[in-house]
Amino acid sequence: MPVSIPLTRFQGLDALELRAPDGACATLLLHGAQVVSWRPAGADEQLYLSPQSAYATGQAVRGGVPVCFPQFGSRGNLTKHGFARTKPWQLVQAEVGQDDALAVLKLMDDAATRMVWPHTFEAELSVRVAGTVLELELACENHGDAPFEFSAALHTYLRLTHSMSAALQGLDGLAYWDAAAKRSGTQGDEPLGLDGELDRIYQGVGERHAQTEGRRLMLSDGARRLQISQQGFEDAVVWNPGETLCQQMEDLPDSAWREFLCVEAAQVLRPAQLAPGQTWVGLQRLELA
Ligand SMILES: O=P(O)(O)OC[C@H]1O[C@@H](O)[C@H](O)[C@@H](O)[C@@H]1O
Repeated sequence: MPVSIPLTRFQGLDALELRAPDGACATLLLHGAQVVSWRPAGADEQLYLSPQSAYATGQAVRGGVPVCFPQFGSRGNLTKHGFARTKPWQLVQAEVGQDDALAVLKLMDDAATRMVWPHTFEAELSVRVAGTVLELELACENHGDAPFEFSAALHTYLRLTHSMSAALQGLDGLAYWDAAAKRSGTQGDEPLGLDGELDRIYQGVGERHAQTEGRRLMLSDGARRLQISQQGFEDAVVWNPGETLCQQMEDLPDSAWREFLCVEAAQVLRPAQLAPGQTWVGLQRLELA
């Protein structure tokens, strides 16, 4: 019989502590449905969370896994990355099963969202933790009687301990849009390292991962290997502010850019289209090798 998980508090906000029977653990805020910590069974923290983050209604938490929805970045008229990350989500389910811990949160349209985005929707984030795996699934259903489109991302901040030698593999051959350099390009065979500001949207990652023999993304950081895969989301965004931008960001310490790399499962270049009654689903899976 699954055992229900009670609400707890994290930095003054409602939170869920998901602890699987094998010790794997994740902390999830109801604010923004934001995962702020993930510790696989027998391993250290895998996510970066800024010690200078705000924790307040209407503000974004810096780190963990922000949910960007229904807009990515500033590609539209909404507030940057959409409103989902600064709103309270509702608890649907949170329980410890035989070999995992699972929580489901939902966000529905309300008067405030309809003012800026006139659509009737239900978004759900499911978080599952077990062993060395963290799975995040974002779903969105159109509850209205007209079609709408949206973009979305799971904006995962991966903690780095050896940033100067850290490398992300598995993007080779993919076309990207470099939002920092404002140009397009194609990734060569070399792994992607951290060398100043990085802000790229890679195309075709979801399709590559959908193939049976598909190559996953692999983050190497010291001896640590983290495998990253996605379904439903077509793009992957790789972001790091670099030194200059980082120093301008109030909610990050000046040197924090050396401590994380964001690898985001995203639906950006081709926004998702939803007819009335239709549901879109996207998943990001992280596994410590
Ligand atoms: O500071 P924010 O709103 O959390 O956004 C952080 C970054 O998020 C990334 O996903 C974007 O590609 C960047 O352009 C952006 O700067």
